[in-house]
Amino acid sequence: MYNLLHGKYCWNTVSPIRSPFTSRQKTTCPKVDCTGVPSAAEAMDNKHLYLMVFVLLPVVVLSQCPFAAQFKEIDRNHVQQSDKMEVPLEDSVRSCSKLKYRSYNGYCNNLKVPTRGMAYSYYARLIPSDDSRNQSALPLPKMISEKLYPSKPIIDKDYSLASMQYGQVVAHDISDRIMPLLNGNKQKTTVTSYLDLSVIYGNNKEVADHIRVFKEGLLKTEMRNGQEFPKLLKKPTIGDNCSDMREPGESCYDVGDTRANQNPQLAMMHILFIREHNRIARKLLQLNPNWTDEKVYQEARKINIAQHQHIAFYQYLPIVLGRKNMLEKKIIYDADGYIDDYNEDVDATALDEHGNAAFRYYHTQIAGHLKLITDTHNSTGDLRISDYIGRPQIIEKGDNFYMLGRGLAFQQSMGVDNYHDDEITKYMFKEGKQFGEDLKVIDIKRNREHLLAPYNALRKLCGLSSAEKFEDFGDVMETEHVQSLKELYDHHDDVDLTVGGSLEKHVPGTWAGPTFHCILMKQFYNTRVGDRYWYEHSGELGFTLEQLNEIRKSSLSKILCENANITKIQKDIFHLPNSETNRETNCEEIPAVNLMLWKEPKRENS
Ligand code: HEM
Ligand SMILES: [Ca+2]
Repeated sequence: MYNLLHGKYCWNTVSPIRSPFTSRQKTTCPKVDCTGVPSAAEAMDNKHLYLMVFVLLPVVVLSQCPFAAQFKEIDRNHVQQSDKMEVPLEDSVRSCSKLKYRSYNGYCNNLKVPTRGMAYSYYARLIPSDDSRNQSALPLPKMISEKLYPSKPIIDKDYSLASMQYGQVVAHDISDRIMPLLNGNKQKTTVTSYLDLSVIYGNNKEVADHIRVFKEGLLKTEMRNGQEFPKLLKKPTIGDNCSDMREPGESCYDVGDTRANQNPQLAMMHILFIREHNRIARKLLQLNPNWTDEKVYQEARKINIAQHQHIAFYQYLPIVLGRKNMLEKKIIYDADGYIDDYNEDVDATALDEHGNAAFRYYHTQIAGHLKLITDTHNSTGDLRISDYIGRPQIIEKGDNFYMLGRGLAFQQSMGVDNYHDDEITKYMFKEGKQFGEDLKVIDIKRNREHLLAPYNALRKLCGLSSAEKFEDFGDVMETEHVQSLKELYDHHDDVDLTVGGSLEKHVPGTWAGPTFHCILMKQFYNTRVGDRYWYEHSGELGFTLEQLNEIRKSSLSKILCENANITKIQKDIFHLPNSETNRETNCEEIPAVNLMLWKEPKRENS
């Protein structure tokens, strides 16, 4: 039955435009090196847009690429970042095709509609918003949470806490709803939808510049307690995701996305990628002493993003979506060549149904207590997560960074089911009080504020039957869940997407029921195929084949080895080290990306 369902998915009908294994792409425009030229994209990033479009651009004649006809198709509705962006895009866009590196805010990634996937654009939707539902007739979110998401810490036998924590990084890379809410049916997301480590490098030029040293290609860090950490905020606020319950001297991190401060292990992930950037940058400069700061920075950024894309698509997502399904739908390929199926008609913009329903499902994996694990696999204690929401600096204390890193690899995550740890359903954001908020309640509220179409509509879109009564949900749900829904809601069409989707039995070999699976598959297909800078592409924006095949050796385990003082770990950090093929091993045994391949021949260096 599930296979049958798969066949009926709401699949994008646009087929890949290029064979996945073609060699280097031909370029249609004359070769122009735009490094160092202030780009239109950067102009869109900062406050100097007018200056750029009306003064600088006419002066900096970039090329004569014949794009004019396409520019007419630009969807001006996308251009909503601010009133200032209502400018003739045709001029600024002409330079997009010359951008060697991604812009920070995602502008220019798509040449046909350059605002696609850009920070501060509207979420895309699979089904238009639905304001016909009488919200006041819907059951209270707290009632739903108590009935359907009971506190029961069921531990997963196979997956590590890293499989949850890295998921949060991927989630934050793709979307972040804007506050305050706009009118219900049009919601914006503040981050680039592309998987471009915007969490690390920032979502606009102002932030990106703020966190850079502008020397040797480095991100700003300083040594504390003998280790490299990001700078601290001088005056942290709740707006920086920083709790008010700090102790004197305690602060939060001044980094590309302030959500880093939300919980200790998320902050750790950020720091791992920041250290990784600096590690790569130092190596690149050593190999190419003539490279400018900008060149080192952008090349290190490009490699860091490529590693992240590789880990996300080839190591993390196959667990969530099933490797076979991903191969079947061409979300990944079994390839050692280039993958060149970029399609400018595929819109990578975050789907509202993804960000505000389907991908939040993995809140179920959150562990309430973070174990501090020693070399001998003993736990010397743990951190209660609700005590450290918005207080990430605890990771700097003593050996915590190291032991929490071991925790990512060796602590079990919670199961992907409808049970949740009460640390997040009773104590989240408790801020010194006895009780706090319920993340599941927040999730349900967001689903409703964003006027997401009901569960039944998404079921239909995803190839399930459109239910005519509650009992019809029984095709993918346990009877007891159908019964609970019937007791909570007046009508089967009232069931919220975030609720219905979370109760479906998983598609075999995946972490999602058919409806969430379909939404996530769609999102991640768009994320990859709609990204002109995807790391597996050939051509000027990509890597040499040899470099690409080095990138393909990357793993989150190795990133921990390189940047967290870890010396022993399993190869696949998302799985616990309890199988013959994934035993804990010395870091030297884990493949490394050989950066020697980025050494430029002397001739070009001078
Ligand atoms: C310790 C772990 C985590 C905590 C404490 C946490 C907490 C939160 C909070 C407080 C929000 C904002 C709620 C709101 O006001 O709307 C949020 C949003 C979200 N979370 Fe989590 N989360 C965690 C892990 C995860 C994981 C593992 C995933 C997915 C794999 C995830 C996916 C999302 C998504 C997609 C959003 C909404 C993004 C958007 O605004 O578009 N989170 N989370
Ligand atoms: Ca992003």
